[in-house]
Amino acid sequence: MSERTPVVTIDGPSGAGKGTICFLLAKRLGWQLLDSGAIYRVLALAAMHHDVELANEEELSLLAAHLDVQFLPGTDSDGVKVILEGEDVTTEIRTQECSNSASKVAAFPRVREALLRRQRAFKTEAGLIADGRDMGTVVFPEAPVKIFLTASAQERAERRFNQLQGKGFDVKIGRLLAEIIERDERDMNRSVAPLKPADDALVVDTTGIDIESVLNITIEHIERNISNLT
Ligand SMILES: Nc1ncnc2c1ncn2[C@@H]1O[C@H](COP(=O)(O)OP(=O)(O)O)[C@@H](O)[C@H]1O
Ligand SMILES: Nc1ccn([C@@H]2O[C@H](COP(=O)(O)OP(=O)(O)O)[C@@H](O)[C@H]2O)c(=O)n1
Repeated sequence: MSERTPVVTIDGPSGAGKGTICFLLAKRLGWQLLDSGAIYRVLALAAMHHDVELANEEELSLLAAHLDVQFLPGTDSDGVKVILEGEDVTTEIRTQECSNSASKVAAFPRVREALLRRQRAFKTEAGLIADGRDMGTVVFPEAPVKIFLTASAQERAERRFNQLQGKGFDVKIGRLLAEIIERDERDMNRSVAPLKPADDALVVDTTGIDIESVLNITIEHIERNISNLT
């Protein structure tokens, strides 16, 4: 795979709009989509299924290296279809328990190391939109375009509340806000691959900006930096 294979990384905290924008960009450009968060979520779920302690880095890194998981293209911006050991866990990985557990297992260096190759294997000649926390800083540092989406914690909690309530989950805005802040802290302060914009990333604060406008901002930035887009 050539180093110049087009990769656009979109990093940022929970609820910033990464999954939505990445889905729309991948669809518009006909590129591959990597939802790296889904990988950490499905690892956390697999750990729970196999009674692996979320604090056991050794066992988690072994599980990560041999995870029997398939990611199939999603049909809407609700994200990829995830098959773990033959079972469709697409909805289960989006629970708050999975969100928090994913953030815990993601803090271990050897877990992250075990998942690097799997993430980089998503690169295709056509192009890759990579959604995560460290896509532009660690996984694809060579990417020609890096974007960091953020928004106020309050707005991200409101978005997540509407999203999960719409899926039938029984959620409370206060608890969601507290969990988002806790996860932000853990993701930003861990020793390995902390959540932060790459030095060469375009940072977009999406607070009060609708999806269409954010999409236009990202597309204009990509078009300015990658020629001959399909
Ligand atoms: N700019 C925006 N304005 C309002 N709602 C948004 C915006 N971007 C995303 N959303 C909505 O917020 C929720 C969370 O977005 P999502 O893309 O899942 O965020 P992330 O992947 O960063 O956690 C979704 O329901 C989505 O439709
Ligand atoms: N590249 C990534 C993606 C996710 N993660 C971890 O996995 C958790 C879930 O990621 P996600 O992107 O699915 O979460 P949301 O942003 O959708 O809430 C995050 O809170 C991070 O702790 C990570 O460490 N590195």
